Amino acid sequence: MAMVSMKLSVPPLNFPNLRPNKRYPGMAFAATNQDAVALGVKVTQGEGNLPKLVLTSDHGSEAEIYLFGGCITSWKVPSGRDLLFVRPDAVFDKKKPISGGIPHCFPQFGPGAMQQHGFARNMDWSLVESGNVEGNPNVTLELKDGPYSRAMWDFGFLARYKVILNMKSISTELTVTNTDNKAFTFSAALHSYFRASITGISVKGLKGCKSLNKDPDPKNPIEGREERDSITFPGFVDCIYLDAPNEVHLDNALGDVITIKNTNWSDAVLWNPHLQMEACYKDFVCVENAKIGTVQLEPEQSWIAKQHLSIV
Ligand SMILES: O=P(O)(O)OC[C@H]1O[C@@H](O)[C@H](O)[C@@H](O)[C@@H]1O
Repeated sequence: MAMVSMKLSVPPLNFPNLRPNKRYPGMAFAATNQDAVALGVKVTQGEGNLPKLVLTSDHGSEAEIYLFGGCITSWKVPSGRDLLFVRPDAVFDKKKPISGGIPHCFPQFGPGAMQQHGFARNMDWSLVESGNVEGNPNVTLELKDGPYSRAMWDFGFLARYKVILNMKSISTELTVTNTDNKAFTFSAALHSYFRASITGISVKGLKGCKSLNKDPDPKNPIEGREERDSITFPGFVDCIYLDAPNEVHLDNALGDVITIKNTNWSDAVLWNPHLQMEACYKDFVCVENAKIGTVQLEPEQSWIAKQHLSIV
C-alpha cells in the first residue's frame, strides 16, 4: 500500500512541455490548478531557468532531473552525498547538452553519422506521469521525434523514461518504440558521470569481456580482452566492453560502492578524460550502460532497457 505523506508538492510554474499526469491507484497526487504531480515531486526552475524536477523520498534520498535532455543531474543518498557529478564547464542554455549527471546517448552512441551521442540529450523531454509508492517518488518523461530530430534521423519514435527513486537506489527504465511505418536501427547509452576520487577508483566485474579501446583513435578502436579484476584510472581511459555482465561495482573512493545493475543494456563504457579536462578529471568517472551493437525495431516494436544504481 502507498503511504501518503502530508507534504504537498505544488508546481509553481507552468512549463509548456509539462503535461497533466494520469491518476492511478496507489499513487498520491497533489492536484493544483496547474499540472498535477505526485507527492515527492516538485517542478522547479533550475540553472538557466530550465525546468527541473526535484524528487524527494520520505526515506532521505533526493534526485534532480532536467527536462532538457531528460538528464538526471543529482542523486543524493541519505548520507547527503551526491553520487553523480556535473562538470564545472556544464552549461544550462540549451546550446549544448548538460555535461554531467546521466545524459542520454540516442539514437547513436558515436562516433557516427550524426553529432556525437545523438540528439536526445539536446531536446526537451516532457513530464507525462508521476507517482509515489510508499514515500518513494517516480516520474516518467517522454521524447518524440520533431523537426530537430528528423533533420538528423528521419524516423518517428517515442522514448519513455521512467525514473524511480528509493532510499538507497535510483532506477530507470527506457522504452524506445518505433512509431514510424518503416524499420530503424539505433545505438544508445546512459552516459553516467559519477563523482569519484580518481586515484582511488576501481571498477569490478568486467574481467573477461571483449574490449574496444577507443584510445588513441575512437574511429578505429583496438580489440582486446579485459584481464583485470579491478580496473583503475591512472591515465586517459576510453573503452567499450561488449557483452558486459548485468552487474558491475564502482568504488568511488569517497566512501560509497555503487552497484550498477542492468537489464538489456548489453555493453558498458568506461571513460575518464585525464588531462584533456585538467580542471575536473580527478573528480569523476563515467561508467556507462550502453547498447553499442545496433538495435533494429520494426514499426510498432519497442526495446526496453533498465538500469539500477544502488548502495548498500
Ligand atoms: O559528450 P561528453 O559528455 O563530453 O562525453 C564525451 C565522451 O563520452 C564517452 O562516452 C565516449 O566514450 C568518449 O569517447 C567521449 O569523449
